[in-house]
Amino acid sequence: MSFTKELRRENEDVFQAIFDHPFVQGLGEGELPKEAVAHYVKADYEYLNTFLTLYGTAISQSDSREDITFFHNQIAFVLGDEIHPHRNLSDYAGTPYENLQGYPMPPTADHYRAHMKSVATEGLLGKTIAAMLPCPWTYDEIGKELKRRFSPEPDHPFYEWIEFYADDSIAETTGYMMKRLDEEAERASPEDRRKMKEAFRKSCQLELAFWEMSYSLEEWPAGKETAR
Ligand SMILES: Cc1ncc(C[n+]2csc(CCO)c2C)c(N)n1
Repeated sequence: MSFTKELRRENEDVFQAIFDHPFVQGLGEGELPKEAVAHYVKADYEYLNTFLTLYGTAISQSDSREDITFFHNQIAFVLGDEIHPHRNLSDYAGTPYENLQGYPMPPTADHYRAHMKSVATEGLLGKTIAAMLPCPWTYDEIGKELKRRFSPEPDHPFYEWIEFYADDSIAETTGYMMKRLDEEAERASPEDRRKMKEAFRKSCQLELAFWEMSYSLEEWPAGKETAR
């Protein structure tokens, strides 16, 4: 069995909990509290900024034109295309997208960022990919599952969001990162393979926690991090 097949099997519990989460179900049903959607977009805008810098780190750890091109193209994709699902959600929340940018990350999103950054700074491309992969992988499956279960029509409030993540381009991104992780895992030491698994599972857990953070409007307990 390939390394990524093992990862998927070992993390079935988290994938299932993500599908069952009320925020994800609400996306399918077309009904969510507007504040929760705004809370998600605020945190996710900053999350995507972190993800962009991680592609930069991955480039610095790459030794082939193919990998560099892939990560470079993903930076362009996040900057140019991933604003569409965010605009869909901002419209639903009734707030201009620009007003949902520049907020401090709530604790869970901040923890997710710190986790990915810390794994990436260990310097091994396989570990960096392992920490990043649950991001496209869980969204690819969420998009496909919501499309299959709810068959949204263009008048569905989250039609664009679901169509965007159900699209083949997300599956292709996931597929390339899976292939590269399988190759890197193949020549990694048992200890590094164990660390890749640990990094992957923690990112899966943090994907689930990100949905819960949004749904529960999680904030820092004493308000903004620092007074401005
Ligand atoms: C918390 C969180 N996790 C995953 C995504 C989805 N996503 C973000 S970047 C990317 C890959 C593009 O190369 C994908 C699929 C999100 N928006 N927010």
